Amino acid sequence: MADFYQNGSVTTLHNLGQRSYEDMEKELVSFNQTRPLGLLLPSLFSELEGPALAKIIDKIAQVPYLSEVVIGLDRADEAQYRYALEFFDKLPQHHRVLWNDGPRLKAIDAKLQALGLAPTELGKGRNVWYCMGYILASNRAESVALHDCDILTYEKDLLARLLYPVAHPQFNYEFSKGFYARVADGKINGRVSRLLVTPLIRALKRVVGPNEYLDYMDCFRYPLAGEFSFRRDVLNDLRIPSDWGLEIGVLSEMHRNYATNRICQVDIADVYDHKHQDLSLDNAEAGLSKMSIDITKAFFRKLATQGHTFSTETFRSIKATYFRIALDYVETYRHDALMNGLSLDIHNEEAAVEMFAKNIMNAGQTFLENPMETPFIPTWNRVISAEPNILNELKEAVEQDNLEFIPK
Ligand SMILES: O=C(O)[C@H](O)COP(=O)(O)O
Repeated sequence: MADFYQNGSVTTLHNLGQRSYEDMEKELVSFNQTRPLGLLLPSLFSELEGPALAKIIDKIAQVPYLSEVVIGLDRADEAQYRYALEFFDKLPQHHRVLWNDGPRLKAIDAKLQALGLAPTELGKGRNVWYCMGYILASNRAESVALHDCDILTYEKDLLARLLYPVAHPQFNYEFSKGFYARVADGKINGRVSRLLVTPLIRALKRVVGPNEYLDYMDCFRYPLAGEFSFRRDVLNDLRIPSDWGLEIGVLSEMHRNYATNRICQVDIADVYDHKHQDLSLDNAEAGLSKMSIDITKAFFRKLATQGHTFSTETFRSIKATYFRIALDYVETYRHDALMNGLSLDIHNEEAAVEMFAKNIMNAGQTFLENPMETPFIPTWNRVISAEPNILNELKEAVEQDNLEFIPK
């Protein structure tokens, strides 16, 4: 059972365990009349064959308050796109599958590429960005939730709780971030969030000094959650990073564009489990190692835009401070695990912390070598200003794909 503590400038909406899903669903059905609700699902074709997505879709098919479901499909050939259309056809709600690798969407990408306005890296950021463009184009949903397609513990109330803060007509939140405890199979997971992000934010606070942005980032109970929701107008001005800095980048953008009373976080699940990636201790280009470098760079870049200067010495101080704080947290998490009858492998935890510490220097070095490097995809506002008809073209391409390939 949760407490009702408020930690910092961002409102925390708890689950006080007093309300049935059915009751909340009824309200969401009525909200959908005034603020149409949508769902964005960034998916890899491989996830259609994984253990999570079929169950997720079965649950979403029972949801009566969604006006639109937009699925971004990555890494699919034509046969796989056809299969995906059938797979998602279980959804009774209005839905569209964006075939990102199909000739029509690739032609749009090439056109934007020529103008220097398209995402330069493949991945979730790019997929989400095109889906956001489609949501602007289709104009069917006013408030939208986004979640990953690898959630093994998916229940309908995750979606209901995720959408509620931006769906309620009397709430003024523009953006809501999900949080939960990533505990599964007797273990505490969420390695990057627990062992990199929170200790790094606290180390940065010590090294760079009092900083409103870092306090804001520190409010989030699960800053790397792939689950968030937003009002449609957020999309015009949102710059999405195309690398693993996506979640941190979106939180940073919200801080830049809105007052904190327009932002909240919400408890969306008692338990949460998903597909785990390798730590990749020996390969900085893969798994959680690459993720940790992208995230660390995202923090450095953001602080640089606030006028902070960095040198190799600063990065050394950040690394040393981080290392001490993170090791103290390993001990803290061990106690939490023991008290809850869970296991925590101290060796693995400390090996992760050592790798993250090394990657802080690595990220710092890359930043110093190329301070102007930015993984940000342009805002849709900018793209529309350069190519005023682009949203219509995107919508038309998706409709044509759908018409041509949908099973008759
Ligand atoms: O949120 C995180 O920390 C990363 O996505 C890794 O998560 P995991 O340890 O649960 O796989």
